Amino acid sequence: MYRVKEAFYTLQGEGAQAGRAAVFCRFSKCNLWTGREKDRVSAVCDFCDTDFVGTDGQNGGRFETADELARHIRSLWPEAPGRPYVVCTGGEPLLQLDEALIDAFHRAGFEVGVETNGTLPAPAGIDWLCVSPKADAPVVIEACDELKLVYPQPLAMPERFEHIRARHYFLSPMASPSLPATGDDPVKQSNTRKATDYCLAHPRWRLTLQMHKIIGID
Ligand SMILES: C[S@@+](CC[C@H](N)C(=O)[O-])C[C@H]1O[C@@H](n2cnc3c(N)ncnc32)[C@H](O)[C@@H]1O
Ligand SMILES: Nc1nc2[nH]cc(C(=O)O)c2c(=O)[nH]1
Ligand code: SF4
Ligand SMILES: [Mg+2]
Repeated sequence: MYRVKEAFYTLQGEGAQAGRAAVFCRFSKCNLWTGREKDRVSAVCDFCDTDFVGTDGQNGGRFETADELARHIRSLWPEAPGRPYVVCTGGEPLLQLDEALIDAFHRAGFEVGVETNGTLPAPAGIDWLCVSPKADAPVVIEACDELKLVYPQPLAMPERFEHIRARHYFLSPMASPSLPATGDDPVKQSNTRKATDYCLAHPRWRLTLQMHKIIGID
C-alpha cells in the first residue's frame, strides 16, 4: 500500500532539472518530523515548508499496488511529445518508494526523480537522485546526482557534505515555513544573500532558487 498526500503536474522549481515539466508525487509521512505544528520545535527537521500529513490533497489517496499508482500518475501527464518525468517527494519518499514502484513508473514510460533527505538507502533504478541533508540527521547515501542543501542550517553547513559524490552541489536559501509561497519573505531574502556570499567564496557550490514560489505555481 502506497500513501500519497497529493500529486500534480507542474515545472520542477529547484536544482539542475529546474524548468522541466514533471508530475510531482508527494508521499505521506516523514522520518524527521510528524508534520504536526506542535511537534515542529522538537523535530530534527524544523523548517519544512510542506504539508505531507494524510492522503487528502489534490489527486492524493491510497494505492494498493505499484501499477495502480503508476497509472494514476500517468493520467496526470499530458498527451504531448516529451519524456514523461515523475518526481517522488514528500514527506520522505524513501519510506515508501521501492523497486516495484520504480519498475512500474518505468513501464509507464517515466523517468524517475527523487527528492530525499538522504537518511534512508535508495532503491536501485532511480534516474535522478537529489539529496537534501537536514540538521544532524546522518546521511547514508554516498553518491547522488545533485546535493541540494538548504542554507543556512547551523548543524548542516556545506563542508560536512563535500565527501558525498554528486554531479552538482547546490545551496537553496531557507524560506520561512509559515509564510505563503509568494509575497514578501524577509527571512528568505536574507538567507539568499548569505547563500550568494557562500557560493562566491566557495565556487564549487551553486545557488538554486525555489522558482515555483517566485512565479506562483505549485
Ligand atoms: C519538502 S522536502 C521533501 C523531500 C525530502 N523529505 C527532503 O527533505 O528532501 C522537498 C524539498 O524542499 C526543501 N525544503 C523544505 N523546506 C524548505 C524551506 N523552508 N526552504 C527551502 N527549501 C525547503 C527540502 O530541502 C527538499 O529539497
Ligand atoms: N514546482 C515545484 N518544484 C519542486 N521541487 C521540489 C519540490 C518539493 O516539494 O519536493 C517542489 C515543489 O513542491 N514544487
Ligand atoms: S523537509 Fe523533508 S525531511 Fe524535512 S520535514 Fe519536510 S519532508 Fe521531512
Ligand atoms: Mg516544495
